[in-house]
Amino acid sequence: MDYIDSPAQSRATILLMGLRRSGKSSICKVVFHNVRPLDTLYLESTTKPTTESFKSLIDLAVVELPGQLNLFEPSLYDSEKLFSSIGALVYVIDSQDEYLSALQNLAVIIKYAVSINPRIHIEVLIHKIDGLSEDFRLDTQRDIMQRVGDDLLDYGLEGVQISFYLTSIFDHSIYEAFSRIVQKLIYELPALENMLDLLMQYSNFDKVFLFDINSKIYVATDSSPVDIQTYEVCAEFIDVTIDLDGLYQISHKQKSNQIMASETSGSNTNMDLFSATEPTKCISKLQNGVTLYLHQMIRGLALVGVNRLEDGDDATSISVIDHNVAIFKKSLEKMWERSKLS
Ligand SMILES: Nc1nc2c(ncn2[C@@H]2O[C@H](COP(=O)(O)OP(=O)(O)OP(=O)(O)O)[C@@H](O)[C@H]2O)c(=O)[nH]1
Repeated sequence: MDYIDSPAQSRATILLMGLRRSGKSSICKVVFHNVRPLDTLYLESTTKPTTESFKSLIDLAVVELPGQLNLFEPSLYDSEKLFSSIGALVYVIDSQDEYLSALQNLAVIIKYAVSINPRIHIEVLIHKIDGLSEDFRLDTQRDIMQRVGDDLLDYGLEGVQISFYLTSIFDHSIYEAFSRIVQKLIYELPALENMLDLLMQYSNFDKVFLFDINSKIYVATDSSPVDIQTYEVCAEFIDVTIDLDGLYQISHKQKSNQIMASETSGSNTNMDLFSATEPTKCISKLQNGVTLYLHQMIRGLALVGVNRLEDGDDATSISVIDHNVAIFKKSLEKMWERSKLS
């Protein structure tokens, strides 16, 4: 297999912007720090630009600019330098509030951003949709897309690509949105998708995700469409695995003297201790015949697959899957070895 040489693509920055109280800090806390959504209710307003770094498949920096900031406040940060270095601009709009001023602010920012960095990805979160009815969500999205389009036309910026997402911290929509945004910053994504397609084909998976264990963002998946229920089941399976064997401490605090692998079947749970060199693995067969398969990968990632094994054939199928997953992991290691920054 040929691996792609990626030019310094092991690092990317996401800039999070939006008016005051639109939900920027809450999004960061919930997605990247596992804070429960209700615990964000009384967050203090952010007053200074903040930057946080996360290690995943790519090294990610999330910069949050407080909503109260005058956009181009020269004393606080060098906006030209910042905008020229970011991969994606994520703009958060509070859909439960009057949003016309947010849209004006967004148009000004887009105009500036594309003038500095024409390759920037512009991502708009129509946020807090938990407070809107199904119908009203779609009406709001349509209205916002229309208005943003009109504003950009006024600025002579009709060719600018913008992606819109309906999000809430109270369900999986925020993870889905961030997954798609982060994937746009992964240069190797097409190669990864191909590898996952092959894995799926040879292992009879119905769906496979490459998850960032800490955030539950999926950094890649096979090319079949994502259905949110399957995503939810797989993300929850990571939590179950963490509860079962302390995977979290081991992979993120890097105290890995001992790694456990667990296999669950129906209501029976077997836990086996593996040596430190063994990756964590967890298999669970659900009552409805679906098997969930998790295997720890490199860089805080886990491969999670869903499959329907034929009865009586479990042992053979699992060993085939194990074999194919081991090959996938080796390819991933090689790919990332090649794309490391020098
Ligand atoms: N209903 C609902 N409330 C949310 C959601 N996301 C955030 N909030 C609430 O919105 C309020 C403001 O959130 P923050 O995260 O502090 O907003 P911010 O954009 O960081 O605000 P500044 O720091 O002032 O710029 C908090 O009370 C959150 O609990 C959501 O998806 N739905």
